[in-house]
Amino acid sequence: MLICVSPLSYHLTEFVSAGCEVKDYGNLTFEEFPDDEPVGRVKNARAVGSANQRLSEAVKAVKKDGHTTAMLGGDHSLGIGSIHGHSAAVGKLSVVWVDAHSDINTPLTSSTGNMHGQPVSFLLHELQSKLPALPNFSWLKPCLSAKDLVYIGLRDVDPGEHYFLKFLGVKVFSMTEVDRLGIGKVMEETCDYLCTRGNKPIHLSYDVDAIDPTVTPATGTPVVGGLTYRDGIYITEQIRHTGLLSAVDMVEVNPLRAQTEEGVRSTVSTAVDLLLGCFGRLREG
Ligand SMILES: N[C@](CCCC[B-](O)(O)O)(CCN1CCC(O)CC1)C(=O)O
Ligand SMILES: [Mn+2]
Ligand SMILES: [Mn+2]
Ligand SMILES: [Mn+2]
Repeated sequence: MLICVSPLSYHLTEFVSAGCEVKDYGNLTFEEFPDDEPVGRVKNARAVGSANQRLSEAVKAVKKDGHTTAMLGGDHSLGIGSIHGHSAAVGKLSVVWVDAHSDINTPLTSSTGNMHGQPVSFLLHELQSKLPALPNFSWLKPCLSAKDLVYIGLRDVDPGEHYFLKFLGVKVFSMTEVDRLGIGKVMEETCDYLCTRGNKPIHLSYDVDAIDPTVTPATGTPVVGGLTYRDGIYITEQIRHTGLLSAVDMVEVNPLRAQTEEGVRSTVSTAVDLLLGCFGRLREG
């Protein structure tokens, strides 16, 4: 298990008592860039590029040790380094991105310049020509094909992102599909789709804002109409059941964004329960 700076790392004992063999690789420290001026509209590019290079090296090392990595964020821009490092260790992989947002803006389509809304574009082979050069990103090479990406939980997609998703034919189960099909059918179709794509190692990148903000309010970009707690857990149980789970990110837990202590508690305990589902805890006992 690999820990970034996260309030979740204080719950490692729950994984041990759930029967997991846990190796804590500790918190990663990242270089500070006090004068990280925007590059175009992109904010904190130097810090994000440097941190993700460090994270990629760390995830690759943990994978080479033979572990399933759990990267505890931090914001979703960390998906860049986590997925890049995972791919450096295992080669081709599939990504299941559970999120209210598709995080596939490029620096040119992003309206906020926030890099947590852009990680997927930096990873996709098909969008490389759309990316400007950024400082501290020269190490990054694309490692994901659009057809090996599945989204679950989308409900706040920007126009540029929607264009990319349609143009690239990315598999999307938005909240509309979750409502229409039910989470059981969504996961059946997700797993069938991944099976037709050759059963590659799965990288599950889980943004806690995929879950409804009444359950996980301690996050930076909450969006109403999210997954129930039960839906969220069911997703992890079914991905675990494939036997292909090779790395998981649990990101966007931010205690500073909750209005109450109960909001922090609910968010952190939900994130811990989601991770326990990834590592084999079953609600049946
Ligand atoms: N797509 C957003 C949100 C990204 C969320 C990242 B996360 O990791 O949490 O999934 C939002 C852009 N949106 C544009 C319209 C505005 O009215 C509100 C913000 C962006 O900033 O790019
Ligand atoms: Mn996200
Ligand atoms: Mn999100
Ligand atoms: Mn967010």
